[in-house]
Amino acid sequence: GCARVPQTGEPGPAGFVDVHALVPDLSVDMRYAGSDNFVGRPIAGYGAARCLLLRPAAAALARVEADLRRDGYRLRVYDCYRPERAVRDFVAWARDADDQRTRSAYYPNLDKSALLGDYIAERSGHSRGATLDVTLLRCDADGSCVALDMGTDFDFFDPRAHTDAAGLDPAQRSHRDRLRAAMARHGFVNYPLEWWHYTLQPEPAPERAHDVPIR
Ligand SMILES: C[C@@H](N)C(=O)N[C@H](C)C(=O)O
Ligand SMILES: [Zn+2]
Repeated sequence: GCARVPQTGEPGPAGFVDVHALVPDLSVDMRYAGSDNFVGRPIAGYGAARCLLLRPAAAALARVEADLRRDGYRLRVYDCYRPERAVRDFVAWARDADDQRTRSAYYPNLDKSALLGDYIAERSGHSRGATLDVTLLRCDADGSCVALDMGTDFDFFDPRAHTDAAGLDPAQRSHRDRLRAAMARHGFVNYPLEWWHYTLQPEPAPERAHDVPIR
């Protein structure tokens, strides 16, 4: 990528903000910074569990969160800016047919060779800073929240993860629809093969991918 080297103390590339600067109590569970993900270990480039986005995307996300809170819901984000080195880490994993350690949890119905392209991009919008992976929480008045049943877990690579998949129960269907409607109101478009994956459209910087590590 052609990312500028950030100045000392900046967490990511120029123009990026940590969403916590806009929503201090946003639920952030950065799966690729730890081992609870489809690779089963921390991913290259995730030196810190921070959700970084280009400012227009972070601001739009803050508006979605504000809307949802009025109705007793909140967002939980699983991935935001993804350095290109992390994408390369995913691609190398996807091409390694010998490593099937996470198959039963993440892709029990697909051959590993089918993941690249549909479920794991070789050039991901996440590296451009206006794409994120997100789910919905239901919260009561004292602020305690539970994650809603979306029909699959995050990063369950399967036709059942397709946003309009048949065979969901009515609650799962309505949770996916609620998330999609809340995101759409502020410009985020869903990726039809993954109910959790959203991109702000039009993208603020559609040509520019970054490889600056998150720290
Ligand atoms: C890997 C998954 N969380 C994801 O983001 N998939 C899309 C297709 C991507 O890699 O951009
Ligand atoms: Zn995604």
